[in-house]
Amino acid sequence: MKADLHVIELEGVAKRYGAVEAVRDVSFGLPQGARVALVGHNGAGKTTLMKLMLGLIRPSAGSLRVLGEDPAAGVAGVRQRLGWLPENVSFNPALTGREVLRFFARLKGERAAAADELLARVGLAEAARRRVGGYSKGMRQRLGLAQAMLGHPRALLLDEPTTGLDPAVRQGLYEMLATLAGGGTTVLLSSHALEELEGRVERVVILDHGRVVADGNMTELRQLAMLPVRLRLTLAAEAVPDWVDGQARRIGPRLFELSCLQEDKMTLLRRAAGDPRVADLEVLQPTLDELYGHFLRNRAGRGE
Ligand SMILES: Nc1ncnc2c1ncn2[C@@H]1O[C@H](COP(=O)(O)OP(=O)(O)OP(=O)(O)O)[C@@H](O)[C@H]1O
Repeated sequence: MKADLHVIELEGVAKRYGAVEAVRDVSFGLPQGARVALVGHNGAGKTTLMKLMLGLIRPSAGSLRVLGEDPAAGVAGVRQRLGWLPENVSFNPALTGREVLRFFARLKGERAAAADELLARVGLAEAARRRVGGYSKGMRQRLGLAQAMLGHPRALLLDEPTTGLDPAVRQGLYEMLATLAGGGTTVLLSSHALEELEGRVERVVILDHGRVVADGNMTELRQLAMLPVRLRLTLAAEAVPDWVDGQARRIGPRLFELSCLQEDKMTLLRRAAGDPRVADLEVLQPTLDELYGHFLRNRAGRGE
């Protein structure tokens, strides 16, 4: 495969289930080593897109290329180089973690030792000989991730991998994904937990009713949305400067919040920084949740 080709490429992809248009006219490409999040409401089409990429279902229109091939053509080499963590991962509860992973290793033509190495990598070495039925949700999820990582996949598709995980386990998972992406694996994950994605992925694709409504990094999404920036000021004393009074919302005894357009931000910052009555200031950029809300409202406003 040439270096300039995307690992995964979608062109005008649609998927219908009877009257339901699960995916509509979706086009994007995922390069090698990219960390991308697919974000959308329940039923937005995230799982359907992943199943299309895995070749588990065929598109009603458009085309997909995964590692240069049509995923639905069933080319064994392609399937082997993809890792998938389904939304609801479940394993035989009577087997130990080690038995489960060794079983999947055999299916992928991997050595048993590779399964054991992966168990250690996801922090399950000590629990390897315990039955999966006694695993916590976080442990099952980590076992699922180890299963997805078997065979050194070129691309990892993770359907809501962090649902139900505590913050420490979640952080560990994102760190692992960063390492994998650094090694050239393309990582696509779907999520509802928008806030936790900040700083964890370099690109976000927002889906709404099967359609891509925004696609870019956080800076690009912020520029596209043109949402105001908020400036939080702490005053040194009770006296409120004229340029704050009437313009700002009081949120504490000496704490005020001002909103401004992105392009006016620097002027306001200079003014605040140059005024000795301002003891502290903080810039609050629109969060991913606010951006998401904006893009969905925009679509609703256009009557789509
Ligand atoms: N096998 C199927 N038969 C009929 N409709 C389906 C099928 N699979 C998915 N759909 C429909 O397609 C749409 C997209 O579903 P999908 O599971 O891709 O959404 P999702 O974004 O993954 O949602 P969630 O966040 O709830 O997991 C939904 O309206 C769903 O009901």
